[in-house]
Amino acid sequence: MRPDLATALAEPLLSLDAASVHFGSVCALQPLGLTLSRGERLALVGPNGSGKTTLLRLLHGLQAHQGQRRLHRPLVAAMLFQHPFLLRLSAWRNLTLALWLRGVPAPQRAERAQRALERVGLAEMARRPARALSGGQQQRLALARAWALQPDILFLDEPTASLDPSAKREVEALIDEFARDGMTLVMTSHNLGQVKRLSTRVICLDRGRVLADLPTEDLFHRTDLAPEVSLFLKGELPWT
Ligand SMILES: Nc1ncnc2c1ncn2[C@@H]1O[C@H](COP(=O)(O)OP(=O)(O)OP(=O)(O)O)[C@@H](O)[C@H]1O
Repeated sequence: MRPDLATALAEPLLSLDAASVHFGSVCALQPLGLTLSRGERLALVGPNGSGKTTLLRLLHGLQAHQGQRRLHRPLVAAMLFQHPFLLRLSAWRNLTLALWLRGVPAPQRAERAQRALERVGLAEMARRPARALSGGQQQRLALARAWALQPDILFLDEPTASLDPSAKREVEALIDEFARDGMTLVMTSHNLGQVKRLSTRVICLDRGRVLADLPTEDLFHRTDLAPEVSLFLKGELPWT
């Protein structure tokens, strides 16, 4: 690997230190520490209710918590949800409005919106009502909106869970391209095939506890994983 690339990959973006989350008497996340570095593609996996979304929100800075969350530099972040939140406006207006809300000056808004639509293959759909697009197109529009903000980190909560196989492939391919361009990813997923294809690092959660934090390759190839992690992997088969 080129040394400059290695350095860039190791640049820490944000850290958690003894961070935990409670909802009343429910402990959704036990105290944990981690550092996310530029260029990482982190997947959060685990059974329902294990704390994936809570950890995603905590990393994003949306979640009240105990302990510390520290940014190592100012960061631009964007979030993609399982069901894209789109306004009853054209695809184009959904994009330009998001750019306006982030304070992007008017002359740049149109250019960025156009590039973003082209990037996700929706340039032809600019004037269409966003909510009349197919599920896959809506998710691509949401990706365009995220990409247009030029985020350091893209947070994705089950980004393809409600899509058919072909739309899922398209959305996955775009996420992969964004990451190859240098965007840092943090995603939750129940699809281990997707985790294998898209991530470089995996955190396995169970009942709010981190069972494992390891390179994705190790998750699928190591034979000395904690028994709960092996059970989880078996339970989630098949992965495609
Ligand atoms: N706003 C909330 N109020 C109360 N409890 C909550 C709230 N959000 C999450 N929880 C609880 O915190 C725990 C972790 O929830 P979380 O949504 O993070 O799990 P998850 O792993 O993302 O689940 P899933 O795979 O079903 O999306 C669960 O016990 C959940 O019921």
